[in-house]
Amino acid sequence: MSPPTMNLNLINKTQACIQDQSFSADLNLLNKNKSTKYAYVTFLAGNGDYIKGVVGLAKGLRKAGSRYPLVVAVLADVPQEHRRVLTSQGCIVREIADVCPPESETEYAMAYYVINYSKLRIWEFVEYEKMIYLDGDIQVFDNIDHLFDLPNGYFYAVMDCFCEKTWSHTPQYKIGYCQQSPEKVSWPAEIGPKPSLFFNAGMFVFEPSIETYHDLLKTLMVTPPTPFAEQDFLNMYFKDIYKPIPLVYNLVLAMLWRHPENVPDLSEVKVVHYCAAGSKPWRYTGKEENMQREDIKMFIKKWWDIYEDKSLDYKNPDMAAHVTTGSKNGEMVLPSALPDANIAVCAPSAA
Ligand SMILES: O=c1ccn([C@@H]2O[C@H](COP(=O)(O)OP(=O)(O)O[C@H]3O[C@H](CO)[C@H](O)[C@H](O)[C@H]3O)[C@@H](O)[C@H]2O)c(=O)[nH]1
Ligand SMILES: O[C@H]1[C@H](O)[C@@H](O)[C@H](O)[C@@H](O)[C@H]1O
Ligand SMILES: [Mn+2]
Repeated sequence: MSPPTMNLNLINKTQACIQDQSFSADLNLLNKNKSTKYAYVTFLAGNGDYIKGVVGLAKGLRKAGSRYPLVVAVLADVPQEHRRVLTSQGCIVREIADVCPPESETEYAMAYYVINYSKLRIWEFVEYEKMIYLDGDIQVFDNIDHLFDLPNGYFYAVMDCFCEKTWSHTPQYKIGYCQQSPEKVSWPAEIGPKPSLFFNAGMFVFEPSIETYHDLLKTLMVTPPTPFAEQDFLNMYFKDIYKPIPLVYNLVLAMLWRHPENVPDLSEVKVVHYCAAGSKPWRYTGKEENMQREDIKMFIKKWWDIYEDKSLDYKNPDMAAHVTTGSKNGEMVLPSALPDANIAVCAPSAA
């Protein structure tokens, strides 16, 4: 075959291939593979009520039209029924082992923060190229998939605020300095260099990596635990590649009363972090300080609207049944507690 004929053949073959259905099927597969390299990830420990937060989050991501799955990293103490609820809500449940920090007398800002060191295991999820971590007490009100397109090689998160009582152990709190409004109280040179920017670890964009994972665990073993547990640790570990992103991607609720000057129009807020004392929607009583504010009540209602919306329950045509969540009184209904009649059976798909 002469070279020009060979080229012609090749061109014909390529054209035939483009017209061929199998080629577009291959393209679909390619796109599918592309979309499976990203995922959201959250963390769940124990048999308490944080599962409500995770179910709410799964539904919120669905409402926002997110294209990527939600992986839930669960500790061994998460009961089977809770795992089934998560799977029935379309989550990918992955069990992880505890990570224990070196022994110490550390007083955590909240006693349970020690379990959050286990979050470090998510660096092991290398089947995903990039992930967005979200706490279970976070809700996503708008699509944030575009954050996966941020350049690789950095750690992206929103800057925290140092003004709530949980920070009373820090020099920042003691002198009234906050990185959110550094001009209000300037950092006194005599107490040492100004601290690096500090992010809230309830939401961050990261790249799983086995190398980083091993190094994180190795470094942790020689790092004394501190009050904000893995949040302090991650801040220390990633300080050189940390890039702040706008606070619409993680509105720590205390910002509403601590730094109203930095809070954008609330309709622009994409992600809300219900971390202020008394603000977890599923425990909300309205009694704690600031909990009667109109903006707080609005965000609590928005969370419940998603949680109770049955149309946002996952509908998987491949599953015989899916479990609905939410009920009139707001109690989550667990499968074991459900009479059969309450389990909604999906019609098999036509395909
Ligand atoms: O009983 C629990 C407690 C916590 N969690 C999980 O752990 C996450 C972190 O706990 P909180 O949301 O209650 O913590 P805060 O948001 O108040 O604290 C901040 O500091 C913590 C320090 O450990 C973490 O870094 C956390 O991501 C950061 O936002 C929860 O969202 C949830 O996903 C559970 O599953 N069960
Ligand atoms: O990072 C912390 C944390 O999320 C606390 O729960 C909250 O009370 C603080 O205000 C915040 O800065
Ligand atoms: Mn949180």
